[in-house]
Amino acid sequence: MTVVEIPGSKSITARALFLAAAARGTTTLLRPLSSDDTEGFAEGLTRLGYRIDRDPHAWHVEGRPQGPASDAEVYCRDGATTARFLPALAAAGHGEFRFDASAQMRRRPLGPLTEALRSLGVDLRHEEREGHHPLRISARGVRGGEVTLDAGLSSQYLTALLLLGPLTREGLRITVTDLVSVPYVEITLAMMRDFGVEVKREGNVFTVPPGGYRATTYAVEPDASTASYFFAAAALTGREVTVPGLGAGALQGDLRFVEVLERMGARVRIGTDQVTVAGPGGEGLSGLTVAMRDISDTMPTLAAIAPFATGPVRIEDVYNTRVKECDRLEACAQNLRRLGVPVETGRDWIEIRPARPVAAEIATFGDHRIVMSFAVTGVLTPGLTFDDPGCVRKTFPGFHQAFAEYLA
Ligand SMILES: O=C(O)C1=C[C@@H](OP(=O)(O)O)[C@@H](O)[C@H](O)C1
Ligand SMILES: C=C(OP(=O)(O)O)C(=O)O
Repeated sequence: MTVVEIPGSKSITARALFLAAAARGTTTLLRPLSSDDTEGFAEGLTRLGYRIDRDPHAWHVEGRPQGPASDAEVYCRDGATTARFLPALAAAGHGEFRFDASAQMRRRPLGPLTEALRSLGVDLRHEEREGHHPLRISARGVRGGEVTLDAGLSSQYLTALLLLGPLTREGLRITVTDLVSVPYVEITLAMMRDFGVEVKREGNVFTVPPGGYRATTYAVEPDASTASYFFAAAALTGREVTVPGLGAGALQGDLRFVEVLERMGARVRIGTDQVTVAGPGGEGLSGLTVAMRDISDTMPTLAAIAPFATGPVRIEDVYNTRVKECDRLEACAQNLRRLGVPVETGRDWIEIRPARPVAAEIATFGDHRIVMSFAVTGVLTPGLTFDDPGCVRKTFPGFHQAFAEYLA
């Protein structure tokens, strides 16, 4: 049995940084993730005037409940949490704020969030393409009130508005017309509670009270999406792996990926504070049809082990994976074909047929998850290489070393 320590959750670190910055008092974050996305988030906060002190195991964030108060330029890198949450924080402050992002992030949609902010009276202008970075905000606080949001492309729009809610003068009443990635909203609500704010949810209406957040000490869970590569490799090779720090009470929906592996034939034990997956090995994995709307960051993980299953693997309801770091449905299909695996795709699905992959170079499209997923395929495909293995820096800079040590 191998025990693997997984670095902190990107999503929880980003939310914790936002909440800590917006809170009254100084917050201590234990075991935050240090990766390009979260470093970019912390850098963004620093540019907005917040103070973050670090020691080896914790980050200490001084809250400023009144919001950012002097003009700033923020570069969001590739991080959609940074690119979508920080403009909401800036809107609550006072000053002229400019946000820009990498070419990859500039392509990703932002329109439903910026439309919602405008409808709340925020003076916001897209500099180049409507609904995309770069953007400018002339902020003078947000009064609050009613807002309608379509979060069918990304739940991050809703998380941004929920996080903003307590910083408005009257609170927010958000009516959501469509929503993907629901478990990420549940993470947001649970963490807002930890920082002293209770959101009322009635069906598709979220009511957020005004009044601000309270600083706390917050321990970040290991990243469940990152853990999926280690679980999938166990399922594929017949090993047993235990990940501590993720158990029955974990916040992250992506931990449910182990249920997909269980349906394929892996043995799964979810303890109070750890998860163990033991694989049947390649020959013992069965095919399945699975809807992954709630846990779509693990779609590439499943696609990458799918060829080894004894029957077809069909993944449905994952349209929004087309607007992530790359078009992940096409990237998975293209790379599986390079490996000689028969694949079909539709608007929101992919179907992969059993085949023994042959070595090829994987086109990464600058997407960390394409690298980490196909690294799992590589365990049983000698000679598989990547055109840009380093793009794992977005969420797990030490991935290649950690994965090699795990397999050794
Ligand atoms: O809120 C978050 O932290 C995230 C929400 C999800 O995005 P979508 O809601 O765009 O699917 C997920 O894919 C992303 O990695 C992180
Ligand atoms: C989609 C992802 O990231 P984000 O949307 O936060 O950039 C991801 O990490 O898979």
